[in-house]
Amino acid sequence: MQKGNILIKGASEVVTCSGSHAKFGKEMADLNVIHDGSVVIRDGVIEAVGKTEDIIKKYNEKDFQVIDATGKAVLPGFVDSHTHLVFGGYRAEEFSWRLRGDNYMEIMERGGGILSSVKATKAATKAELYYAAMRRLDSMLSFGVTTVEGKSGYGLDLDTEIKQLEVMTEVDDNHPIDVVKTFLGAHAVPPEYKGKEDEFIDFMIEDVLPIVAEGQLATFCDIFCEKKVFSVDQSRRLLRKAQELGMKVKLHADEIIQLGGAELAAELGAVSADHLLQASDEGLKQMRDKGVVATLLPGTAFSLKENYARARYMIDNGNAVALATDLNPGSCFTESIPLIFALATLYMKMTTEEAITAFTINGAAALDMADTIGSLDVGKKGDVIILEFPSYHFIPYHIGVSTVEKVVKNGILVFDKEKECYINVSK
Ligand SMILES: N=CN[C@@H](CCC(=O)O)C(=O)O
Ligand SMILES: [Zn+2]
Repeated sequence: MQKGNILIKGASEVVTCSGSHAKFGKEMADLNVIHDGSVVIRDGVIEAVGKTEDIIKKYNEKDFQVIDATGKAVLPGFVDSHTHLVFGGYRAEEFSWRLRGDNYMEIMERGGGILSSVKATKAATKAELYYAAMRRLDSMLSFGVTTVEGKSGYGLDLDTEIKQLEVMTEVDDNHPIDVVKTFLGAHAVPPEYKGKEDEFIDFMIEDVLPIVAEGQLATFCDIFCEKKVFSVDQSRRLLRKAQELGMKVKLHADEIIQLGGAELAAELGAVSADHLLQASDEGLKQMRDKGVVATLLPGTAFSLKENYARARYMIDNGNAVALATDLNPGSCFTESIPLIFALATLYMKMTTEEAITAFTINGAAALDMADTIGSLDVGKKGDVIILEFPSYHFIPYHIGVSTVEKVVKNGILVFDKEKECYINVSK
């Protein structure tokens, strides 16, 4: 991607979120804010962060595109570390069934849910998937997202899984947002393998995973470890194989039933375990001790009308918590970062500071990228958002509304709300 030189000057707050690894427990409250601060980005990389009076003495404004951030807060770009952004079709009808009382897992068991998105994704052309994903990325950019994770998992066969991963590569090449790819071939049991889940895992291990790993089509391997989907043993088998092939692993764990997904994540040294609505105290303790990030997805609990994950308990007990949207066509169809901030702060007892950490440095850690993104530290990517308000406290306070005015990616201004335009940059 093109890289730029930008000087963001005179911000009322530069919220650095400083750090190069996940923040655990109490550390999540520390945002390391510089009042009246400036950020210098050269060739797409952060070169200096400090008090405006010091920065302006040292740097010549003529060398930079200057953004006047007087009266505005500046933060690292948000990292949305769990999404299913490439999919065909929609499931609006399913949403109305759920409003009438139908259950998410039962809809899937009768061939709907994820399996209905599988049918639509198989039928979609790459171009259709590409344009729909680009539109979703535009929406995410307007909310201040500069890095997103995207999962396959609406194919469940070799060709369609690869089609989804290739579409993610194409959108990554052509959209300012960086897309980190996850292979989720074991997202549901396809009808032809119903009752033969072990055989399906064998198929994934023997016929699909090696092609994904050798072609470096994805960084992560993920699985839906859940009752009536894939057991802990099946998950262990697939994820161990992925690790042998050089992939990092993460899990959809303990979402509906307490199955031991958190414990498995710790045992495997997964980068993150996600959902965790039902995770046991022991599983969370093991995750903390092994440094596994707990990625919480309150939009999904909200949309499915489930109880929220125990964010306060996790943070009080020293876990590293990340937040993400879980954008997908079924259980949570939203790109909205403001919605997730609202749920995390008002319903999960997270403080504003903790929620910001969860969407920045801990989101980066959930992708094993905390050394390159997620904070405003010298040497990191120049991914910065400028709010239209003077303080980070406005983020959850302006309920459900984006407070992001400008987005800078790799030192290039790629979104400006004032001009109501997206400036897409080919990489
Ligand atoms: N829980 C499993 N997978 C997705 C939902 C996918 C879908 O419903 O299409 C999730 O993370 O919520
Ligand atoms: Zn998911």
